[in-house]
Amino acid sequence: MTIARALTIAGSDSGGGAGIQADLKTFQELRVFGMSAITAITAQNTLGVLGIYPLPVDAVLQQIDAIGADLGTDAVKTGMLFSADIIAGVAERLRRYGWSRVVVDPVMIAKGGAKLLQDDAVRAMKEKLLPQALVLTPNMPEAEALAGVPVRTLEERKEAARRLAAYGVKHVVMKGGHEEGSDVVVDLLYDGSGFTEFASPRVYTRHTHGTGCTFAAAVAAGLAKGQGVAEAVATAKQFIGAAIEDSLELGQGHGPTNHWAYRERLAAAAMPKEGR
Ligand SMILES: Nc1ncnc2c1ncn2[C@@H]1O[C@H](COP(=O)(O)OP(=O)(O)O)[C@@H](O)[C@H]1O
Ligand SMILES: Cc1ncc(COP(=O)(O)OP(=O)(O)O)c(N)n1
Repeated sequence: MTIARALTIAGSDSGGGAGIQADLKTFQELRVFGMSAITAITAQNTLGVLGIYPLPVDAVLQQIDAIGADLGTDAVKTGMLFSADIIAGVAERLRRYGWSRVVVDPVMIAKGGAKLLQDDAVRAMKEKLLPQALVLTPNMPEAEALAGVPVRTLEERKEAARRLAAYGVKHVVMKGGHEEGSDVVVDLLYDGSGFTEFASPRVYTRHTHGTGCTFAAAVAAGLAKGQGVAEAVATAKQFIGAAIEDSLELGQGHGPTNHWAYRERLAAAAMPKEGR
């Protein structure tokens, strides 16, 4: 039996909704063997980020080398990378191991406003990491910061996607969670020549902590299983939609999403009607 494997290179969220924890839960739910290289420890809950403790670059790279030298991986997802030095090291390791199914979630700022990427690291991300991304998954503020243009209207989102592709990114998913005034959330996939829209009803909830991490991890899981990018994005959109809709209502602030909701829905749909 072939076992699909995925590696997440990201920060730890003690609250379990975002970061490494969200990624590993998502991999597991999608039947992908998950591995991790932790870049930073955050003390975090649904109310915000209380502390950030980056790991030394050598510690990050040694975790990656441990996997590269033994288990190998079918896909990589990057999340909170925190510094220019960590980005440079990660980019070098992606090249060294020839890992090409790479999803870059350009994590910059947590919902509560905490900076998860240092200001001087944005340039390193653009110049060193983006050229190696098979899929880049910016939210609207991240797309603005990376592309250097306003990203509000549909046409602005398309223009930003074209600019990001110019850095060497093969596919850009412009996520639409931050769009205001619409009952539909549209994620736009750009493949270097055209756009595909993935739309779903907007869920009106405050429990959206970790949506970006979970979505990108689900894309990486699909790629690890050999899916094409469009198929992996379509499944990821279903996965995050279920996770937001079937909310767990945990914590006093922005609660985590429900990582088992997608699997439970599939199981319910497969069950004979009288058994439900
Ligand atoms: N309120 C919502 N209802 C339904 N889907 C959402 C909602 N908010 C975000 N999503 C989905 O979750 C994913 C993450 O979106 P977004 O909020 O833009 O990114 P981030 O979490 O990185 O800020 C996307 O696939 C988006 O379509
Ligand atoms: C450790 C860590 N990594 C990433 C994030 C950001 O997660 P995201 O999915 O963008 O969700 P919000 O933080 O915006 O709710 C994080 N908070 N912590």
